[in-house]
Amino acid sequence: MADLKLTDVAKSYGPVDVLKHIDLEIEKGELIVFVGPSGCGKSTLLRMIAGLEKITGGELQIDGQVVNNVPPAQRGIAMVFQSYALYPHMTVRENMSFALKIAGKSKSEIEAAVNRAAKILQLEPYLDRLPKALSGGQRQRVAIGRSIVRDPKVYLFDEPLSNLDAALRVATRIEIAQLKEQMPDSTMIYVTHDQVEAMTLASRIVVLAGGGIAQVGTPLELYERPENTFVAQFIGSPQMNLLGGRIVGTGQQTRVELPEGQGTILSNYPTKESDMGLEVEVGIRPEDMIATDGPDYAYEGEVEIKEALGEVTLLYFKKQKPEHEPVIAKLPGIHTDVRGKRMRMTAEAEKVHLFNNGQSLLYR
Ligand SMILES: Nc1ncnc2c1ncn2[C@@H]1O[C@H](COP(=O)(O)OP(=O)(O)OP(=O)(O)O)[C@@H](O)[C@H]1O
Repeated sequence: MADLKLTDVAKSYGPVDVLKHIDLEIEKGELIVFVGPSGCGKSTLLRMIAGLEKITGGELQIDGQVVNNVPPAQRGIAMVFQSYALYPHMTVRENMSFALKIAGKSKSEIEAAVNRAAKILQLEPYLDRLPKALSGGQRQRVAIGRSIVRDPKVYLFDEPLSNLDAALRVATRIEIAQLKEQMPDSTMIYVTHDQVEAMTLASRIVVLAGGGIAQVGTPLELYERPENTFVAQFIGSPQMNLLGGRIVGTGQQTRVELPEGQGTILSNYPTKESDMGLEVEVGIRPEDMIATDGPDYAYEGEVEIKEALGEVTLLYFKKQKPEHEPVIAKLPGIHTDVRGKRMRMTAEAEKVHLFNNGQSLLYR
C-alpha cells in the first residue's frame, strides 16, 4: 500500500489555480524530491501534505487514511524547514526533547529517543551545547534530530540546505543520504532548487511545472528518457540543446535532417513510416556532443565563446538566428585555440532525443 496517495489534488488561492490534477503515489521508504521552476508550487504541495495549507480539491491519504481535514499534529509527519529555528536558550538535548516532553512522554522514553537520534546524526558530542556554539550544519542536524525523536511516518524537508554555504551543503547532503540509509523504512519528501541534491538523493523525482506534474521518475529515467522538452531542459546542466528538424528516414533508427546545423543525425527513437516528413525537435545534451571531422555530422558552427572548467570545456556556438538558443557542447579535457573556429558536431544515436510539439516520441 502506498504510504502517501494524492488523488486529483488541487490548490487555488481565490481565483488563482496554483496546482491542479496532482496524482501521485509514494511508497514507504521512498525519498521523493520535488523540483521545478520558482513559483511552480513545490512548497505549497509540501505544506498541503503537512496540513499547513488547506487542500482545495481532491484527496490526500497518508497510510490509507484520508487526512484532508486532519490537523498537522495528528498526521504523523515531521517537517524540517530551511531556517532551523532552534530554541536558543535550550541545549541540543533540550531542543530535541522538547516536543516529546510536551507530548507527555516518560523520562526514559525521551532519553532513549534522543540518544538514538543523536547517534544517527552524530550529535552525541554536542548534546549539552547551546545552538550558538554549533556550526550551521550541526544546527541543521539538531533540527532534523527534533523530528527523528518523534518517529514520524513521513519526513518533509523544505529546502533544508539552502542557508548553508557551498561546502557545507555538500557535506550535509551526504549526511542526509546516510541518514536515509540508516532509516530505510522512513518516507521522505524533499523540496529543492538544487539539481545535484535532487539527482543524488532522490529515489524518484517529481518535476512540477505549470501547476501540474511534468514527469515522475528515477533521476536516471528523467535524464535518459525525458517525456517532454520541459523536463529535458530542466534536468541537466547546461541544458539540453534543442534543434529544429525533419524526419527523413524511419524505422528502428530514425534519421533527421537539421536545417539549423546543416547536417543529419540518427536517433534510436523508433518511428513509423507515417512519421516521414514530421517536424521534430532534436534534443542533444551538451555532454553528448562529439566533435567530428567526418562527412556525417549534425551541426556545423563557429565557436563564439569558450569556458574552460578544467576537466571539461564548454563551447558556445554562434547563433544563426537571434531567436535561437546557442548550441552548447561540453567536451572532456582542455581545448585551446577553439574560439572563432568552425567545428562539426555529432552524437551517438542512443543519445539523440526526439520530440514533437514538446512531447517525446518515445511515449506516444
Ligand atoms: N498565500 C498565498 N496567496 C496567494 N498566492 C500564493 C500564496 N502562497 C503562495 N502563493 C502563490 O502560489 C505559487 C506557488 O508558490 P510556492 O511557494 O509553492 O512555489 P515554489 O515552487 O515553492 O517556489 P520557490 O521555488 O520560489 O520557493 C506562487 O505563484 C505564489 O505566488
